[in-house]
Amino acid sequence: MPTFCANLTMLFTEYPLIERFGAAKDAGFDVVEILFPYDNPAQEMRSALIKHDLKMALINTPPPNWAGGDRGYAAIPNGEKRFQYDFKRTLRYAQLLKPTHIHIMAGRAKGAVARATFIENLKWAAMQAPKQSLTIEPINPTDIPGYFLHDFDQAAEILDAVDAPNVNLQFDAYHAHMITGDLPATWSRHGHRAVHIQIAGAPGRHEPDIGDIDCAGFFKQIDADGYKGFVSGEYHPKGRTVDGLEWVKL
Ligand SMILES: O=C(O)[C@@H](O)C(=O)CO
Ligand SMILES: [Mg+2]
Repeated sequence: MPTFCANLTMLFTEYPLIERFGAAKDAGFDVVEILFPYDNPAQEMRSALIKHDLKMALINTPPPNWAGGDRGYAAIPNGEKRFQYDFKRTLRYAQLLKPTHIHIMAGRAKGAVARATFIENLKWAAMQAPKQSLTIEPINPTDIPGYFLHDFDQAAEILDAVDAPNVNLQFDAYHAHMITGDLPATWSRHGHRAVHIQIAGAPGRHEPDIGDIDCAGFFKQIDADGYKGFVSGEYHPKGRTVDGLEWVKL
């Protein structure tokens, strides 16, 4: 059975962010992740992790404001300075929160120059933080139209070009289903690159066991393939978060 993680950006939103740590622990999670922690002081979240004996699986590079605006800068031509500034800020948060992974968001862009920019920024980040696991995540075009990294084969090609041991794939099963319509086959093709998994039901992005994804089958598949990382619930609960946690028992 995988080690499950609660995404505190989407789960337990019944509570202010800082109270979600305790709510996740009470619901049985030992691991949490936060997409964009930058609205809260890092020290406050570190204290919450310690208080509730929780581990941080992942944080993202900015955008700092998830409510709107940019979706990252790593693939934005001429955005290198902004990317580097934000990445250093992420590393300052990481010093306190000690996330297993940092997800580097590409942003909205397309074309050869964006690809080259993304690769160069990823190489730079890999050298800045050689001991930190960094991830990239293909995101489906319905959720983020125009997002540069929108396909798993594209991600594989970019990871090969970056060729850094600490830059790997964040495999979001929800995006995989939305992009390819065939989660098991996408895992078979790309799962060996995955260091972190996220999951939601599709369509709808609600609980993983609501919709077309066979999450019990997926958990069996990743277990059989020897996946040892976390599986994070990253979805919009239909009702109260605690009422929709059957999927962690599958
Ligand atoms: O899947 C997602 O949406 C997230 O993992 C993310 O990092 C930003 O959108
Ligand atoms: Mg995701």
